[in-house]
Formats: sequence, C-alpha cells, structure tokens
Amino acid sequence: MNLKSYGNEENHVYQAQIHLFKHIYSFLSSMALKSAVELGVIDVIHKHGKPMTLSELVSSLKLHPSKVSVFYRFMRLLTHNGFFAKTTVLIAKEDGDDEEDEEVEETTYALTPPSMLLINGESPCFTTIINGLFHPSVMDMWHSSKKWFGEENEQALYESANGETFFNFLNKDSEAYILSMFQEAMAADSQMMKFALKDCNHVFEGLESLVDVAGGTGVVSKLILEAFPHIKCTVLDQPQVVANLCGTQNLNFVGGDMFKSIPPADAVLLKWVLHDWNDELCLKILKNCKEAISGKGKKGKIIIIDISIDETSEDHELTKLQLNFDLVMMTLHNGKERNKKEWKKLLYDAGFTNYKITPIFGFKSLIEVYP
Ligand SMILES: C[S@@+](CC[C@H](N)C(=O)[O-])C[C@H]1O[C@@H](n2cnc3c(N)ncnc32)[C@H](O)[C@@H]1O
Repeated sequence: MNLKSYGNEENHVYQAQIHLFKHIYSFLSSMALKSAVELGVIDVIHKHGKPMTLSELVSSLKLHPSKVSVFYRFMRLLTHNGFFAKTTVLIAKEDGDDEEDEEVEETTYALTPPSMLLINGESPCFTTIINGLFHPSVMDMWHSSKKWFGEENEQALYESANGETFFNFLNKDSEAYILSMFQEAMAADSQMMKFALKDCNHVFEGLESLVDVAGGTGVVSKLILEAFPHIKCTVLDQPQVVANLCGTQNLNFVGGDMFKSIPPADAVLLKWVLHDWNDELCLKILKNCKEAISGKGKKGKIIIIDISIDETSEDHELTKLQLNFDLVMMTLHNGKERNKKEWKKLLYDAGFTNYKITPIFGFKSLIEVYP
C-alpha cells in the first residue's frame, strides 16, 4: 500500500504532507509556550495592566535589542496559537521639534483566557505543569522508547529510561522542589473545580463525611467545604505530602496508604487518582473505597473525577487531548486514561453495581459510583 493507491491527485499528496508536517512540527508550539513562560512574557503583560508593544516587551523582559525581530516572530506564532491577542494602537512619536508629535500605528499584545491560566501568583496557574512535563528527564525518556518497546518487563518508559520510577523521582529528598512542583500542578487543576462545583452540588448534598483519597494538599476538599461547611472532610495522602499541612475543625489530613486502608465515610472522592494506576492496582483502591463506605449501606458513594475517553466524539481536538493524557499516564507511571467500556469493566470488577458518567469538567468527567 502506498500513496498511489489513494490516487495521484496533487491535492491528496499535499494534504498528506500538511498532515504529516503539522504533527512533526507541533512540538514547536509547546516549546514556544514553555519559552514564553520562562521569559516571563505573560507575567510582564499582566503586571503592566494593559496590552504592551513589542518594544515595551523587549525592554521589560531585558532581551537583547538584537533579538527584536526574532522575538516578533516568536510572538507571531504564540498569537496565532491563541495565547496573545494583537491590537493596533496609535502612539505619539516624539520627533524633537516643536511641531505636534506624529502618531504612528503600533501593535500591542494582550493576554487571552488560555495565557491567563499561566499568570504566576494567580489562581489557577498551570506553569508548574509546563515545568514538570518539560523536565529534561521527561523529555529525554522518549529517546528510549524503542528500547522500552523491546523489553519484557512492566516498567513505564520513564523508569526504563531513567532507572527509577516517576514517583520515586518526585519523592527524592534532593529533589524536594520537584514534589512541591507536582503538588502545585495538581492544586492548580483542583482550583478548576470551583467552576464546576455548582454543576455537581447534588453529588455532595446530604453527605456528612467525605474522604478525599490521594487528595494532595486538600485544595478540592477546601473548595467542597466552602460550599458544604458541615461535611467532615478527611484528606488521605502519603505521609510526606501531608506531614506539614494543618487542618481545620472540619478538615483533617491523614498520612497513609490507600492500597492498605481508607478511613470510613459516607463518600469517597478520587480526583485524578485512578488514571495513575493499572487495573490491578485500581481494583485494590476501589475495593478499599467500597469498604470505607460500607457503613452507609446502599447510600454510600464513590465520586470519581477523571477522563472518560470518547473516541466517537465529534470534538476531535478534545479527544486528542484525552489520548495525549493517556500517553502521559502510560509513559510516566503505567497509568491509563479509560474509555466508557473500560470504566464499566473496572467498576463492575470492583463489585459496584451502578454508576453514571457525566462529562462536566472540560476534558474530564464526573463518575458517580454506587455499591
Ligand atoms: C495525580 S495526584 C492527585 C492529587 C489530587 N487528588 C488532585 O487532584 O489534586 C495523585 C496523588 O496520589 C498520591 N498518592 C500516591 N500514592 C499514594 C498512596 N499509596 N496512598 C495515598 N496517596 C497516594 C500522591 O501523593 C498524589 O498526591
């Protein structure tokens, strides 16, 4: 089978080349975004409080004056990709004589909603996800993928390439900043819950207690408590994650191991947790969750927030993002994003009898599970 079997029309060949090159070159868009974050372009425009001209940006960012034209082209791609919005303004140009100053047209760059998610100090801020995903150990592992595909073991690509698991790398003392960077990235995503909570209030109504399993620094629990202050929330995570965290009257941090046991409650929340693990380990977690809610009989519930891949969706870009997430989970720690059929099997295998999947968190879904 070759291109000729599709006919010789030029259009086919050109379209094929465009498709191919789009994918080969797509990493440049990611890299340009990473550089924009590193340079501080987004923070500088945010602090300026209004759109900035190219020369204002070059001077605020302390770029070398010889880089003005390359910086313009860099901003051109990022603007095309939707991270900056361009407007033209008239700026008075002083010409030194007594005559009225001449006005010249200049382009200014403003932030857009996607770049506003990358402002340091604002909430949510996703720069830590960029720093984490583009860490050299994560980027470089891809050079070992051929070796990895030839190996019999069950190591993730990250471990095969770097000689240690991704979670070990996060937990290493010498890399403490990496663990806090990861926790910050998770916390940023959790902040997004505040936009969706109103759509899923019904899920938390009537609950007296909730365990946020692998709940990190407790951002989601705190948001739930803002809406439902009477719920007794327990955040269970690894001892080193919760060691220095202070609870409140209704928020309790517990260091433990979700594979061993989970404190009892009316409901268990698993946000962005099951996608980290293979089916065998997810079954262990889910069975412990089932045990934790057993005191509530048929009324206990598990609330899962994770991706449910929909390959039939007409939103091709959304599905692509979900499939990209699946590769991140697969290569970093043998986790996986699941489609509807895979969720059904996993939940029934864990002994649950009833569940409902609702896509309400952008690319993620709310999955309500009952015994
Ligand atoms: C992807 S993060 C999700 C954090 C949080 N649920 C959120 O959405 O922000 C996964 C979490 O699992 C925690 N974790 C890993 N192994 C664990 C274990 N055996 N018991 C409890 N928590 C664990 C990690 O420390 C991390 O906080």
